[in-house]
Amino acid sequence: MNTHEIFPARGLIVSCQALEDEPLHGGDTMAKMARAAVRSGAIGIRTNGAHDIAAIKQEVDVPVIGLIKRDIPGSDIFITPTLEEVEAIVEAGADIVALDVTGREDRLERVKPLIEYAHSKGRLVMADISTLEEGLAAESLGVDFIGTTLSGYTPYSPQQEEPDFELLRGLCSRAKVPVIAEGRIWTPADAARALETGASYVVVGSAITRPQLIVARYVDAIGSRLS
Ligand SMILES: CC(=O)N[C@H](C=O)[C@@H](O)[C@H](O)[C@H](O)COP(=O)(O)O
Repeated sequence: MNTHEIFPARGLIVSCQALEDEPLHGGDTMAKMARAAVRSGAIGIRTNGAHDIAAIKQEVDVPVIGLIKRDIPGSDIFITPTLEEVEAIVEAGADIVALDVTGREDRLERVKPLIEYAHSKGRLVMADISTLEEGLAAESLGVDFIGTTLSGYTPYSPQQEEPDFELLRGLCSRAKVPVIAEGRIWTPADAARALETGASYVVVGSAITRPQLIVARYVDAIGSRLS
């Protein structure tokens, strides 16, 4: 399976994630979110954890990008840090394995076996990166998709509230593999702009599937008008 076979067309991927400390964590909530997303036209789902990957694979018929977030003391690499998580993601049935391919902690030297393992099991790999250099390094390591996921979440990438359209533009003009716009895409207009900028796919998470963050934005917006 190559990148063009797995997603026959460009479009919207919905990230359905709720960590343990989030209100929607557990049960079949993320599978239901995924069903709602696909019913309305999402062409893929991104999700965290073996439980939700397996549940969503059962629930919907679109490709699933799986990751496992794991907090390792003393490390900032959080998205699919080791081979153990890649094995669990493959075992749970994800079609695409998402992992951190940033330049932190010698990750670029250490991540190749994780990519090779996923490929050996017939899965594609999405590199979550934070800068243009990391994206191009990820491409030379053989990943199948590059996502702007981690821009704003490494100390050396731009810390901003908006999506990183500049990074997206750079990647789209330089990379040969499909680029996925991800991170802080809050409006349909941002999603459309990401595709216009050249992204093959756009991942939207919190703006669709994290109600506690959506509510907080409304409460903030009306706050100054309440007195
Ligand atoms: C930085 C990090 O850990 N991002 C995670 C990656 O999977 C998720 O928590 C995000 O929700 C996802 O990237 C989608 O982004 P947004 O929720 O902003 O649409």
